[in-house]
Amino acid sequence: MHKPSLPSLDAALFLDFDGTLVAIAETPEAVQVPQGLVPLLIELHDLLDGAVAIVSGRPVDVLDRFLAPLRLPTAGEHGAQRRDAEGGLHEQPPADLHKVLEAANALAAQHTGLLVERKHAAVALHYRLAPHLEDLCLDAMGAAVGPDPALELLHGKCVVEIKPAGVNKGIAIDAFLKEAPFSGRRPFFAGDDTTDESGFAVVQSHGGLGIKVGPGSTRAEARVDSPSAVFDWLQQARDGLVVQRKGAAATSTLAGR
Ligand SMILES: O=P(O)(O)OC[C@H]1O[C@H](O[C@H]2O[C@H](CO)[C@@H](O)[C@H](O)[C@H]2O)[C@H](O)[C@@H](O)[C@@H]1O
Repeated sequence: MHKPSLPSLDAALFLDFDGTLVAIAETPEAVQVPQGLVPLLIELHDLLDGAVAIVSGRPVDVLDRFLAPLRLPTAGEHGAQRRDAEGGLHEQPPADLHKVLEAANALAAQHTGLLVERKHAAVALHYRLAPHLEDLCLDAMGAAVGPDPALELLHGKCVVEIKPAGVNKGIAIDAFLKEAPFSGRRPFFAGDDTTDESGFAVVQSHGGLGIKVGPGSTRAEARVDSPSAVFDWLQQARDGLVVQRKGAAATSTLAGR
């Protein structure tokens, strides 16, 4: 597997959040946004004429809070929410999560170290602080979903999530790629988890590049080691795009003479 190539001025960037832009932390609220990340994303957004989006399992409002004052086009909750480049919000009608929430809360009340994250259209049960409870969490959440066709279980990094069926990161990226300023551009998607695999498939089917962050089997064609390597790659991308912009401006000045 190779290192990722750098994007050209005709690229679109799709970026996962946890484990990609920020390092994994013990709890969802404990993540640290690296210094310099937000200004870097602002520069990339300008250089790519707005074609930079966040694609995450987190709710859109939570991502906005971590990345303030930046408000990028964003797919949240694995695509159940999507804010397009014009600021329009597309939301999946919420499924009935009562049973799932009750089961998650009951388990968290019985076992130290379990944490329930209630999102708008999903529920996540985190066991990072009690990894020995993985099977118990999977079984309990699987039983709470049962045969309900409206819900789907996702097994991420030390987390079992229940989200609406029929949404995933690949579908969200595909929707962005049908709209300005993303359409017609070569898409790159960087992500670290199994939930990012649908995104890798979609960008690669559009002639783009999937970038897996960290170890693990993947269909992505490129890999980097860590969120700090993603940060370095984004900096190199910014530097390369600045040079390309200057070259393009010089060419058009000459052509105008
Ligand atoms: O799609 P992502 O942006 O990668 O979001 C996936 C989930 O990330 C968060 O949980 C994960 O990160 C936490 C902080 O590092 C960590 O404590 C937890 O173990 C991870 O599973 C977030 O809380 C979830 O809502 C996201 O779906």
